[in-house]
Amino acid sequence: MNIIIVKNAVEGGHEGYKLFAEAKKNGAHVFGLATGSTPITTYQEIVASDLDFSDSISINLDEYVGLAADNEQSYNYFMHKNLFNQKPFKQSYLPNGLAEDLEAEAKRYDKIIADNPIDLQILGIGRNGHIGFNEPGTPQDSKTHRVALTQSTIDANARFFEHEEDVPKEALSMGLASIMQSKHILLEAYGEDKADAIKGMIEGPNTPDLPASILQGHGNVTVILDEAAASKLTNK
Ligand SMILES: N[C@@H]1[C@@H](O)[C@H](O)[C@@H](COP(=O)(O)O)O[C@@H]1O
Repeated sequence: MNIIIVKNAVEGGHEGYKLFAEAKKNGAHVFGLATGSTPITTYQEIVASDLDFSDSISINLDEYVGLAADNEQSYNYFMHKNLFNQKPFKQSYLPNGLAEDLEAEAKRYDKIIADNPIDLQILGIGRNGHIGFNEPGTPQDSKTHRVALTQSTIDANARFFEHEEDVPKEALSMGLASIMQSKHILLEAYGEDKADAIKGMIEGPNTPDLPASILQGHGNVTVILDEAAASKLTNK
């Protein structure tokens, strides 16, 4: 893994933006996108830049089950607010968390990923090492699937909701195998509460117990960390 340590999320956002710009220059056409607070500084730099995605495709990692696209807490809403409204893509895909048949929706999403191989995938990481919504224990050969969120993820997400009972308990997520198919993966992490997950991801064993550790088996991963997220690494 290529590890870049920066001072803060703003600097990290700039480094992340540079990877998007370089990928575009090299002909990348399909971008895998993530939500959460982590990628926001990268999206801000992209929005402020002259990069043009009107010929590109985006495929998001995940979506909550049960939230409509116009619900302010949905990932669909997040993506429009933080990126798509300012930088429209030719086509943007997100899982439909309102689909009546979630298994069929997962299959539909896998076909979209298979038809549009992802050139650059941006990721954040959960405190328990999840990527997308692939919680600990998720099989490493998983494709898009329905997920029961762990209590720690529900608690972490509660900060975005007015009432705790409004936090969705389920999601649809791209699987670990789908993420591993991306040609280049960029994972960003900021803050001390990510330090344990980052240590496990980079220095621990490759194990389903810490989903992000699967990235050790990918040949083209860039990790952008601030000093706090990197603070538990033995070998900097
Ligand atoms: N499904 C998302 C992940 O894609 C994200 O990486 C994680 C961390 O969020 P944050 O970046 O806000 O710490 O939150 C959610 O679980």
